[in-house]
Amino acid sequence: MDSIKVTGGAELNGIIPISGAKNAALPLMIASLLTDETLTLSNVPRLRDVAQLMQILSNHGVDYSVNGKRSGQDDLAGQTLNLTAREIVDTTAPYELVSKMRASFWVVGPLVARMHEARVSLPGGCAIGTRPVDFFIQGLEALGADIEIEGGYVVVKAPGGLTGGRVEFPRVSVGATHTIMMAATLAKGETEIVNAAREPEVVDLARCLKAMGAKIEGEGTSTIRIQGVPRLHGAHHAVVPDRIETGTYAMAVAMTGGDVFLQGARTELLESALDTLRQTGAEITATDEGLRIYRNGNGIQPADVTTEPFPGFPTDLQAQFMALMTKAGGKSRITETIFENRFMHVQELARLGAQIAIDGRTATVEGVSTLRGAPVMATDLRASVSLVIAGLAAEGETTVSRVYHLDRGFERLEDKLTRCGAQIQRISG
Ligand SMILES: CC(=O)N[C@H]1[C@@H](OP(=O)(O)OP(=O)(O)OC[C@H]2O[C@@H](n3ccc(=O)[nH]c3=O)[C@H](O)[C@@H]2O)O[C@H](CO)[C@@H](O)[C@@H]1O
Ligand SMILES: C=C(OP(=O)(O)O)C(=O)O
Repeated sequence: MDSIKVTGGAELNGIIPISGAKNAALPLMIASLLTDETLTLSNVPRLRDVAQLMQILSNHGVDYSVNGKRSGQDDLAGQTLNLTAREIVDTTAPYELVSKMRASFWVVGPLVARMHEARVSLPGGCAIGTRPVDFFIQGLEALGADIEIEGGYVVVKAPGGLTGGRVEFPRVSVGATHTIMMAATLAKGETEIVNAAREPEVVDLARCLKAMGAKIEGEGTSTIRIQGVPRLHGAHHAVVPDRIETGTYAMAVAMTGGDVFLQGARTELLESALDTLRQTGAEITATDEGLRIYRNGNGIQPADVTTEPFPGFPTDLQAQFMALMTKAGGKSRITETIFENRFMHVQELARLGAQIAIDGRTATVEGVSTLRGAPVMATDLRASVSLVIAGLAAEGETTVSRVYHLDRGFERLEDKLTRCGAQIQRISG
Protein backbone atom coordinates (compact mmCIF):
# COMPACT_ATOMS: atom_id res chain seq x y z
CA MET A 1 0.00 0.00 0.00
CA ASP A 2 1.42 3.41 -0.97
CA SER A 3 2.19 6.08 1.59
CA ILE A 4 3.12 9.75 1.32
CA LYS A 5 6.13 11.31 3.01
CA VAL A 6 6.00 15.02 3.76
CA THR A 7 8.87 17.08 5.16
CA GLY A 8 7.33 20.17 6.69
CA GLY A 9 8.46 23.75 6.85
CA ALA A 10 8.37 25.00 3.26
CA GLU A 11 6.06 27.83 2.20
CA LEU A 12 3.89 27.19 -0.85
CA ASN A 13 4.43 29.52 -3.80
CA GLY A 14 3.31 29.12 -7.40
CA ILE A 15 0.32 27.99 -9.44
CA ILE A 16 -1.97 25.02 -8.78
CA PRO A 17 -4.43 24.03 -11.55
CA ILE A 18 -7.81 23.03 -10.15
CA SER A 19 -9.29 19.82 -11.58
CA GLY A 20 -12.90 19.05 -12.43
CA ALA A 21 -14.94 18.11 -9.37
CA LYS A 22 -15.06 14.43 -8.41
CA ASN A 23 -18.48 14.91 -6.84
CA ALA A 24 -19.84 16.45 -10.04
CA ALA A 25 -18.11 14.07 -12.46
CA LEU A 26 -19.58 10.96 -10.81
CA PRO A 27 -23.30 11.82 -11.14
CA LEU A 28 -22.64 13.26 -14.62
CA MET A 29 -21.13 9.95 -15.72
CA ILE A 30 -24.15 8.13 -14.27
CA ALA A 31 -26.46 10.39 -16.31
CA SER A 32 -25.10 8.65 -19.42
CA LEU A 33 -27.39 5.71 -18.52
CA LEU A 34 -30.41 7.88 -19.37
CA THR A 35 -29.82 7.99 -23.13
CA ASP A 36 -28.79 5.68 -25.96
CA GLU A 37 -26.76 8.54 -27.48
CA THR A 38 -23.24 9.64 -26.54
CA LEU A 39 -22.68 11.89 -23.54
CA THR A 40 -19.31 13.63 -23.80
CA LEU A 41 -17.85 14.94 -20.55
CA SER A 42 -14.75 17.13 -20.55
CA ASN A 43 -12.66 18.29 -17.57
CA VAL A 44 -13.14 14.89 -15.91
CA PRO A 45 -10.50 14.39 -13.19
CA ARG A 46 -8.20 11.35 -13.32
CA LEU A 47 -9.18 9.65 -10.08
CA ARG A 48 -9.67 6.20 -8.68
CA ASP A 49 -13.41 6.85 -8.13
CA VAL A 50 -13.80 7.80 -11.80
CA ALA A 51 -12.08 4.59 -12.93
CA GLN A 52 -14.15 2.58 -10.48
CA LEU A 53 -17.40 4.09 -11.73
CA MET A 54 -16.38 3.36 -15.33
CA GLN A 55 -16.19 -0.30 -14.36
CA ILE A 56 -19.67 -0.16 -12.84
CA LEU A 57 -21.14 1.62 -15.87
CA SER A 58 -19.44 -0.82 -18.28
CA ASN A 59 -21.13 -3.62 -16.42
CA HIS A 60 -24.50 -2.01 -17.27
CA GLY A 61 -23.49 -1.79 -20.94
CA VAL A 62 -21.95 1.67 -21.21
CA ASP A 63 -19.33 1.78 -23.93
CA TYR A 64 -16.71 4.43 -23.32
CA SER A 65 -13.70 6.03 -24.85
CA VAL A 66 -11.22 8.37 -23.27
CA ASN A 67 -9.99 11.16 -25.57
CA GLY A 68 -10.89 9.00 -28.54
CA LYS A 69 -9.43 5.71 -27.26
CA ARG A 70 -11.71 2.69 -27.10
CA SER A 71 -12.73 0.98 -23.89
CA GLY A 72 -10.40 -1.79 -22.80
CA GLN A 73 -7.34 0.45 -22.98
CA ASP A 74 -7.04 1.25 -19.30
CA ASP A 75 -5.49 4.63 -19.95
CA LEU A 76 -7.47 7.31 -18.14
CA ALA A 77 -4.82 9.96 -18.80
CA GLY A 78 -7.18 11.93 -21.02
CA GLN A 79 -9.77 14.19 -19.52
CA THR A 80 -12.63 13.80 -21.94
CA LEU A 81 -14.93 10.79 -21.63
CA ASN A 82 -17.39 9.70 -24.30
CA LEU A 83 -20.04 7.51 -22.70
CA THR A 84 -22.62 5.61 -24.75
CA ALA A 85 -25.29 3.41 -23.18
CA ARG A 86 -26.80 2.24 -26.47
CA GLU A 87 -28.34 -0.68 -24.65
CA ILE A 88 -28.55 -1.45 -20.93
CA VAL A 89 -27.41 -5.06 -20.73
CA ASP A 90 -27.68 -5.55 -16.96
CA THR A 91 -29.85 -3.73 -14.42
CA THR A 92 -27.98 -5.20 -11.43
CA ALA A 93 -25.21 -3.22 -9.75
CA PRO A 94 -23.35 -5.88 -7.74
CA TYR A 95 -21.99 -5.66 -4.21
CA GLU A 96 -18.35 -6.14 -5.28
CA LEU A 97 -18.50 -2.93 -7.31
CA VAL A 98 -20.99 -0.75 -5.42
CA SER A 99 -19.51 -1.40 -1.96
CA LYS A 100 -16.39 0.56 -2.94
CA MET A 101 -18.05 3.93 -3.37
CA ARG A 102 -21.18 5.72 -2.28
CA ALA A 103 -22.00 7.45 -5.55
CA SER A 104 -22.31 4.16 -7.44
CA PHE A 105 -25.64 3.58 -5.66
CA TRP A 106 -27.05 6.54 -7.61
CA VAL A 107 -27.29 4.39 -10.78
CA VAL A 108 -30.59 3.22 -9.29
CA GLY A 109 -32.34 6.42 -10.54
CA PRO A 110 -31.43 6.24 -14.26
CA LEU A 111 -31.76 2.44 -14.38
CA VAL A 112 -35.32 2.37 -13.09
CA ALA A 113 -36.25 5.43 -15.18
CA ARG A 114 -35.05 3.86 -18.43
CA MET A 115 -35.46 0.12 -17.80
CA HIS A 116 -38.31 0.21 -15.24
CA GLU A 117 -36.30 -2.02 -12.91
CA ALA A 118 -33.04 -2.01 -10.99
CA ARG A 119 -31.27 -4.19 -8.44
CA VAL A 120 -28.53 -2.24 -6.71
CA SER A 121 -26.39 -3.27 -3.76
CA LEU A 122 -26.46 -1.09 -0.67
CA PRO A 123 -23.50 1.29 -1.03
CA GLY A 124 -20.07 1.87 0.54
CA GLY A 125 -18.05 5.12 0.51
CA CYS A 126 -16.10 6.99 3.17
CA ALA A 127 -16.79 5.54 6.64
CA ILE A 128 -17.97 8.84 8.12
CA GLY A 129 -21.39 7.80 9.39
CA THR A 130 -24.16 5.25 8.89
CA ARG A 131 -25.22 6.83 5.58
CA PRO A 132 -28.63 5.18 5.07
CA VAL A 133 -30.59 5.22 1.76
CA ASP A 134 -34.09 5.83 3.16
CA PHE A 135 -34.57 9.15 1.29
CA PHE A 136 -33.81 7.44 -2.02
CA ILE A 137 -36.38 4.78 -1.25
CA GLN A 138 -39.05 7.32 -0.21
CA GLY A 139 -38.28 9.40 -3.31
CA LEU A 140 -38.53 6.51 -5.77
CA GLU A 141 -41.73 5.29 -4.08
CA ALA A 142 -43.21 8.77 -4.53
CA LEU A 143 -42.53 8.31 -8.27
CA GLY A 144 -44.55 5.07 -8.23
CA ALA A 145 -41.79 2.45 -7.79
CA ASP A 146 -42.20 -0.69 -5.68
CA ILE A 147 -39.15 -1.35 -3.55
CA GLU A 148 -37.90 -4.28 -1.53
CA ILE A 149 -34.61 -4.94 0.22
CA GLU A 150 -33.40 -8.47 -0.55
CA GLY A 151 -30.06 -9.87 0.57
CA GLY A 152 -28.35 -6.47 0.82
CA TYR A 153 -29.81 -5.28 -2.49
CA VAL A 154 -32.39 -2.57 -3.13
CA VAL A 155 -34.76 -4.06 -5.69
CA VAL A 156 -36.83 -1.46 -7.51
CA LYS A 157 -39.67 -2.17 -9.94
CA ALA A 158 -41.88 0.19 -11.90
CA PRO A 159 -43.42 -2.01 -14.63
CA GLY A 160 -45.38 0.79 -16.30
CA GLY A 161 -42.57 3.32 -15.88
CA LEU A 162 -42.17 6.06 -13.26
CA THR A 163 -44.77 8.78 -12.82
CA GLY A 164 -44.01 12.27 -11.54
CA GLY A 165 -44.79 13.08 -7.90
CA ARG A 166 -43.94 15.28 -4.94
CA VAL A 167 -40.78 14.30 -3.05
CA GLU A 168 -39.99 16.10 0.19
CA PHE A 169 -36.68 15.15 1.78
CA PRO A 170 -36.60 15.22 5.61
CA ARG A 171 -33.12 16.75 5.39
CA VAL A 172 -30.88 17.89 2.58
CA SER A 173 -29.24 15.02 0.71
CA VAL A 174 -26.97 15.59 -2.25
CA GLY A 175 -27.09 11.99 -3.51
CA ALA A 176 -30.86 11.62 -3.12
CA THR A 177 -31.39 14.92 -4.99
CA HIS A 178 -29.13 13.77 -7.86
CA THR A 179 -30.88 10.41 -8.03
CA ILE A 180 -34.49 11.59 -7.94
CA MET A 181 -33.72 14.43 -10.37
CA MET A 182 -32.25 11.92 -12.86
CA ALA A 183 -35.13 9.47 -12.36
CA ALA A 184 -37.75 12.20 -12.84
CA THR A 185 -36.36 13.33 -16.22
CA LEU A 186 -37.93 10.26 -17.89
CA ALA A 187 -41.03 9.94 -15.63
CA LYS A 188 -44.51 10.73 -16.91
CA GLY A 189 -45.64 14.18 -15.73
CA GLU A 190 -44.19 16.61 -13.23
CA THR A 191 -41.99 15.96 -10.20
CA GLU A 192 -41.37 18.47 -7.45
CA ILE A 193 -38.38 17.96 -5.14
CA VAL A 194 -38.78 19.93 -1.92
CA ASN A 195 -35.82 20.56 0.41
CA ALA A 196 -33.53 19.70 -2.50
CA ALA A 197 -29.76 20.06 -2.16
CA ARG A 198 -28.48 23.36 -3.57
CA GLU A 199 -24.87 22.20 -4.00
CA PRO A 200 -23.02 23.34 -7.16
CA GLU A 201 -22.70 19.68 -8.19
CA VAL A 202 -26.53 19.41 -8.31
CA VAL A 203 -26.64 22.54 -10.48
CA ASP A 204 -23.94 21.08 -12.74
CA LEU A 205 -25.90 17.85 -13.16
CA ALA A 206 -29.13 19.77 -13.90
CA ARG A 207 -27.33 21.82 -16.57
CA CYS A 208 -26.05 18.68 -18.23
CA LEU A 209 -29.47 16.99 -18.08
CA LYS A 210 -31.02 20.09 -19.67
CA ALA A 211 -28.41 19.94 -22.44
CA MET A 212 -29.59 16.33 -22.92
CA GLY A 213 -33.18 17.54 -23.38
CA ALA A 214 -34.52 17.35 -19.81
CA LYS A 215 -36.98 19.96 -18.56
CA ILE A 216 -35.77 21.16 -15.17
CA GLU A 217 -36.34 24.40 -13.23
CA GLY A 218 -35.15 25.62 -9.86
CA GLU A 219 -31.74 23.91 -9.61
CA GLY A 220 -29.63 25.78 -7.06
CA THR A 221 -32.76 26.52 -4.97
CA SER A 222 -34.46 24.20 -2.49
CA THR A 223 -37.35 23.40 -4.85
CA ILE A 224 -36.60 21.69 -8.14
CA ARG A 225 -39.34 20.98 -10.70
CA ILE A 226 -38.86 18.41 -13.44
CA GLN A 227 -41.25 17.85 -16.32
CA GLY A 228 -40.69 14.31 -17.61
CA VAL A 229 -39.87 13.79 -21.31
CA PRO A 230 -40.07 10.51 -23.32
CA ARG A 231 -36.34 10.43 -24.15
CA LEU A 232 -33.06 12.24 -23.65
CA HIS A 233 -30.32 12.69 -26.23
CA GLY A 234 -26.53 13.06 -26.28
CA ALA A 235 -24.73 16.24 -25.20
CA HIS A 236 -21.35 17.73 -24.36
CA HIS A 237 -20.75 19.07 -20.87
CA ALA A 238 -17.65 20.35 -19.05
CA VAL A 239 -17.39 19.33 -15.38
CA VAL A 240 -17.46 22.24 -12.89
CA PRO A 241 -14.13 22.99 -11.09
CA ASP A 242 -13.64 21.19 -7.77
CA ARG A 243 -14.58 23.53 -4.90
CA ILE A 244 -13.30 21.05 -2.31
CA GLU A 245 -9.91 20.74 -3.99
CA THR A 246 -9.85 24.57 -4.20
CA GLY A 247 -10.62 24.94 -0.50
CA THR A 248 -8.09 22.26 0.41
CA TYR A 249 -5.18 23.99 -1.32
CA ALA A 250 -6.34 27.37 0.01
CA MET A 251 -6.16 25.94 3.54
CA ALA A 252 -2.73 24.46 2.87
CA VAL A 253 -1.43 27.92 1.87
CA ALA A 254 -3.16 29.57 4.83
CA MET A 255 -1.28 27.11 7.03
CA THR A 256 2.21 27.12 5.49
CA GLY A 257 2.24 30.74 4.34
CA GLY A 258 3.21 31.73 0.81
CA ASP A 259 1.39 32.91 -2.27
CA VAL A 260 -0.46 30.57 -4.63
CA PHE A 261 -2.75 31.09 -7.61
CA LEU A 262 -5.48 28.44 -7.83
CA GLN A 263 -6.01 28.37 -11.57
CA GLY A 264 -9.55 27.72 -12.75
CA ALA A 265 -11.04 28.00 -9.23
CA ARG A 266 -14.41 29.73 -8.96
CA THR A 267 -14.90 31.68 -5.73
CA GLU A 268 -18.71 31.67 -5.89
CA LEU A 269 -18.61 27.89 -5.32
CA LEU A 270 -17.08 28.27 -1.83
CA GLU A 271 -17.83 31.73 -0.46
CA SER A 272 -18.49 30.48 3.06
CA ALA A 273 -15.14 28.66 3.33
CA LEU A 274 -13.28 31.62 1.82
CA ASP A 275 -14.93 34.05 4.29
CA THR A 276 -13.76 31.80 7.12
CA LEU A 277 -10.25 31.70 5.69
CA ARG A 278 -10.20 35.51 5.54
CA GLN A 279 -11.08 35.54 9.26
CA THR A 280 -7.99 33.42 9.91
CA GLY A 281 -5.80 36.09 8.30
CA ALA A 282 -5.43 34.77 4.75
CA GLU A 283 -5.69 37.27 1.90
CA ILE A 284 -7.83 36.13 -1.02
CA THR A 285 -8.39 37.86 -4.33
CA ALA A 286 -10.51 36.56 -7.18
CA THR A 287 -10.00 37.02 -10.91
CA ASP A 288 -11.77 35.57 -13.94
CA GLU A 289 -9.02 32.95 -14.19
CA GLY A 290 -9.01 31.75 -10.59
CA LEU A 291 -8.12 32.90 -7.11
CA ARG A 292 -4.96 34.03 -5.38
CA ILE A 293 -4.36 33.17 -1.74
CA TYR A 294 -1.49 34.42 0.37
CA ARG A 295 -0.45 34.84 3.97
CA ASN A 296 2.78 36.58 4.75
CA GLY A 297 4.40 36.40 8.16
CA ASN A 298 1.31 37.01 10.28
CA GLY A 299 -0.01 34.26 12.52
CA ILE A 300 -3.19 32.24 11.99
CA GLN A 301 -6.25 33.65 13.78
CA PRO A 302 -8.74 31.15 15.26
CA ALA A 303 -12.27 30.97 13.80
CA ASP A 304 -15.33 28.86 14.60
CA VAL A 305 -17.22 26.91 11.97
CA THR A 306 -20.31 24.73 11.72
CA THR A 307 -20.70 22.47 8.70
CA GLU A 308 -23.94 22.92 6.76
CA PRO A 309 -25.42 22.07 3.38
CA PHE A 310 -24.51 24.54 0.60
CA PRO A 311 -24.14 27.52 0.79
CA GLY A 312 -22.82 26.84 4.32
CA PHE A 313 -19.36 25.63 5.26
CA PRO A 314 -18.90 22.21 3.56
CA THR A 315 -18.37 19.07 5.62
CA ASP A 316 -15.82 17.99 2.98
CA LEU A 317 -13.54 20.85 4.15
CA GLN A 318 -14.00 20.30 7.88
CA ALA A 319 -10.94 18.07 8.39
CA GLN A 320 -8.68 20.41 6.39
CA PHE A 321 -9.91 23.41 8.38
CA MET A 322 -9.25 21.55 11.61
CA ALA A 323 -5.66 20.95 10.48
CA LEU A 324 -5.30 24.72 9.94
CA MET A 325 -6.73 25.51 13.36
CA THR A 326 -4.21 23.24 15.11
CA LYS A 327 -1.66 26.06 14.63
CA ALA A 328 -3.98 29.04 15.26
CA GLY A 329 -3.14 31.54 17.98
CA GLY A 330 -6.03 30.56 20.25
CA LYS A 331 -9.09 28.35 20.58
CA SER A 332 -11.54 27.43 17.81
CA ARG A 333 -14.73 25.37 17.81
CA ILE A 334 -15.63 23.13 14.86
CA THR A 335 -19.13 21.62 14.78
CA GLU A 336 -19.98 18.81 12.36
CA THR A 337 -23.70 18.60 11.61
CA ILE A 338 -23.79 16.46 8.44
CA PHE A 339 -22.08 13.17 9.36
CA GLU A 340 -22.05 11.71 12.87
CA ASN A 341 -18.62 10.07 12.59
CA ARG A 342 -16.46 12.59 10.78
CA PHE A 343 -13.80 13.31 13.41
CA MET A 344 -11.57 10.31 12.64
CA HIS A 345 -8.68 12.66 11.81
CA VAL A 346 -8.61 14.02 15.37
CA GLN A 347 -6.60 11.19 16.84
CA GLU A 348 -4.17 11.28 13.91
CA LEU A 349 -3.69 15.07 14.15
CA ALA A 350 -2.99 14.50 17.87
CA ARG A 351 0.03 12.36 16.90
CA LEU A 352 1.54 15.51 15.41
CA GLY A 353 1.00 17.38 18.68
CA ALA A 354 -2.43 18.94 18.00
CA GLN A 355 -4.58 19.70 21.07
CA ILE A 356 -8.17 18.77 20.24
CA ALA A 357 -11.06 17.79 22.53
CA ILE A 358 -14.32 16.35 21.22
CA ASP A 359 -17.66 16.85 22.91
CA GLY A 360 -20.47 15.30 20.86
CA ARG A 361 -20.60 17.03 17.49
CA THR A 362 -18.12 19.76 18.46
CA ALA A 363 -14.33 19.67 18.46
CA THR A 364 -12.47 22.35 20.38
CA VAL A 365 -9.02 23.00 19.00
CA GLU A 366 -6.41 24.77 21.12
CA GLY A 367 -3.80 26.04 18.69
CA VAL A 368 -0.17 25.11 19.35
CA SER A 369 2.93 26.93 18.09
CA THR A 370 4.63 23.78 16.78
CA LEU A 371 3.49 20.51 15.24
CA ARG A 372 6.04 17.71 14.99
CA GLY A 373 6.11 15.12 12.20
CA ALA A 374 5.02 11.53 12.96
CA PRO A 375 3.66 8.44 11.20
CA VAL A 376 -0.11 8.83 10.74
CA MET A 377 -2.85 6.84 9.05
CA ALA A 378 -5.42 8.09 6.56
CA THR A 379 -8.94 7.04 7.55
CA ASP A 380 -11.01 8.60 4.79
CA LEU A 381 -10.58 10.90 1.81
CA ARG A 382 -10.72 14.38 3.36
CA ALA A 383 -9.15 13.20 6.63
CA SER A 384 -6.17 11.99 4.57
CA VAL A 385 -5.55 15.34 2.99
CA SER A 386 -5.89 17.11 6.35
CA LEU A 387 -2.92 15.03 7.54
CA VAL A 388 -0.91 16.05 4.47
CA ILE A 389 -1.71 19.73 5.17
CA ALA A 390 -0.70 19.38 8.82
CA GLY A 391 2.48 17.56 7.75
CA LEU A 392 3.40 20.47 5.45
CA ALA A 393 3.39 22.77 8.47
CA ALA A 394 4.98 20.35 10.97
CA GLU A 395 8.64 20.19 11.91
CA GLY A 396 10.37 17.13 10.45
CA GLU A 397 8.89 14.19 8.61
CA THR A 398 5.29 12.96 8.49
CA THR A 399 4.39 9.72 6.76
CA VAL A 400 0.73 9.28 5.83
CA SER A 401 -0.16 5.64 5.23
CA ARG A 402 -3.21 4.19 3.42
CA VAL A 403 -3.18 6.93 0.78
CA TYR A 404 -5.52 4.95 -1.45
CA HIS A 405 -8.20 7.12 0.17
CA LEU A 406 -6.45 10.23 -1.23
CA ASP A 407 -6.30 8.74 -4.72
CA ARG A 408 -10.10 8.51 -4.73
CA GLY A 409 -10.43 12.28 -4.79
CA PHE A 410 -7.23 14.30 -5.33
CA GLU A 411 -5.69 14.34 -8.78
CA ARG A 412 -1.85 14.51 -8.85
CA LEU A 413 -1.68 15.87 -5.30
CA GLU A 414 2.08 15.33 -4.88
CA ASP A 415 2.81 16.91 -8.30
CA LYS A 416 0.67 19.96 -7.63
CA LEU A 417 2.23 20.57 -4.21
CA THR A 418 5.82 19.82 -5.30
CA ARG A 419 5.57 22.46 -8.02
CA CYS A 420 4.79 24.99 -5.29
CA GLY A 421 7.85 24.09 -3.23
CA ALA A 422 6.48 21.40 -0.91
CA GLN A 423 8.70 18.48 -0.01
CA ILE A 424 6.35 15.60 -0.60
CA GLN A 425 6.82 12.22 -2.19
CA ARG A 426 4.93 8.98 -2.68
CA ILE A 427 6.48 5.80 -1.39
CA SER A 428 5.21 2.75 -3.26
CA GLY A 429 4.73 -0.35 -1.20
C1 LIG B 1 -19.93 11.52 -3.97
C2 LIG B 1 -20.46 12.71 -3.27
O1 LIG B 1 -20.93 13.65 -3.89
N1 LIG B 1 -20.38 12.69 -1.95
C3 LIG B 1 -20.79 13.86 -1.21
C4 LIG B 1 -22.26 13.75 -0.90
O2 LIG B 1 -22.46 12.56 -0.18
P1 LIG B 1 -23.93 12.01 0.02
O3 LIG B 1 -24.77 12.37 -1.13
O4 LIG B 1 -23.79 10.58 0.39
O5 LIG B 1 -24.37 12.85 1.30
P2 LIG B 1 -25.87 13.31 1.66
O6 LIG B 1 -26.02 14.74 1.30
O7 LIG B 1 -26.84 12.34 1.11
O8 LIG B 1 -25.85 13.16 3.24
C5 LIG B 1 -26.34 14.17 4.11
C6 LIG B 1 -26.91 13.54 5.35
O9 LIG B 1 -28.14 12.90 5.00
C7 LIG B 1 -28.17 11.59 5.51
N2 LIG B 1 -29.00 10.75 4.63
C8 LIG B 1 -28.76 10.76 3.27
C9 LIG B 1 -29.51 9.96 2.43
C10 LIG B 1 -30.52 9.15 2.99
O10 LIG B 1 -31.22 8.41 2.30
N3 LIG B 1 -30.71 9.19 4.34
C11 LIG B 1 -29.98 9.97 5.17
O11 LIG B 1 -30.19 9.98 6.39
C12 LIG B 1 -26.68 11.18 5.51
O12 LIG B 1 -26.44 10.08 6.37
C13 LIG B 1 -26.02 12.45 5.97
O13 LIG B 1 -26.08 12.54 7.38
O14 LIG B 1 -22.66 14.89 -0.11
C14 LIG B 1 -21.99 14.97 1.16
C15 LIG B 1 -22.56 16.16 1.91
O15 LIG B 1 -22.25 17.35 1.27
C16 LIG B 1 -20.48 15.09 0.94
O16 LIG B 1 -19.82 15.02 2.20
C17 LIG B 1 -19.96 13.95 0.06
O17 LIG B 1 -18.63 14.21 -0.30
C1 LIG C 1 -17.33 11.69 1.51
C2 LIG C 1 -16.87 11.80 0.28
O1 LIG C 1 -17.04 10.92 -0.74
P1 LIG C 1 -18.11 9.70 -0.75
O2 LIG C 1 -19.45 10.34 -0.60
O3 LIG C 1 -17.90 9.09 -2.08
O4 LIG C 1 -17.76 8.79 0.38
C3 LIG C 1 -16.06 12.98 -0.13
O5 LIG C 1 -15.95 13.24 -1.34
O6 LIG C 1 -15.53 13.68 0.77
